[in-house]
Amino acid sequence: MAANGNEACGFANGESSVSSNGCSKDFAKSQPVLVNGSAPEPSSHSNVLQPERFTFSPEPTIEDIRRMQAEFTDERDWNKFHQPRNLLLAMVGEVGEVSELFQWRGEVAEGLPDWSESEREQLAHELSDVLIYLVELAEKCRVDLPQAVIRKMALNRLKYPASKVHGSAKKLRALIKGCFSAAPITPGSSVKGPTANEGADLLFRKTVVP
Ligand SMILES: Nc1ccn([C@H]2C[C@H](O)[C@@H](COP(=O)(O)OP(=O)(O)OP(=O)(O)O)O2)c(=O)n1
Repeated sequence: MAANGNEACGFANGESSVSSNGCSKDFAKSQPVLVNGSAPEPSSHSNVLQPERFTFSPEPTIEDIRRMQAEFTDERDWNKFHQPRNLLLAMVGEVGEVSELFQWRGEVAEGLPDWSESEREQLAHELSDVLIYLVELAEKCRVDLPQAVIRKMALNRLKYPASKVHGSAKKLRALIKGCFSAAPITPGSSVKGPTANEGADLLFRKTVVP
């Protein structure tokens, strides 16, 4: 694995650039930004309408959330209940509550245009519950979540180079698979090359697994 995020992000060959928060700088720059519901700045570069991009408030940080939840549990003497497995189950339960809000509605458009204010607030509550338990689970498992996210995003960029997968939702294995067949290595030889699955596995291990 690359020693730092820059190497893993492909800085050396200019494949992509990653800002300190793990987001592609070029991508971020090219998007009109909708800051917490405010109107996006009109683009002066083009007449083409770009989709609005929603952004979060900068605070609280993940560390702020960890600290606030730690205070909440300390004040109630609930740490004795908040072992990793219990937190995992609590988080999955909250994911179920998020799912209930989407259940039986069919496909839901980005921005939830058909949802009432109270439904949106309910969703905000349930997503927050998931995040709160996730952050506490990471804390109790000693995973430094913000840094882990940076590392994982760097690996994702390596695994799925934009130039190779642009516009395709296929998994890496499916993309690689087409390159192999168990045909003889030389015509007439009985020695066969890797099958599609073996080839995909070889390349996957070579390129992605540290
Ligand atoms: N033992 C507990 C219980 C609650 N919480 C906190 C974290 C969650 O953000 C929220 C979860 O509260 P509930 O279990 O009451 O779940 P809901 O708020 O979703 O309510 P309900 O399940 O009744 O819809 O409270 C916690 O840290 N530890």
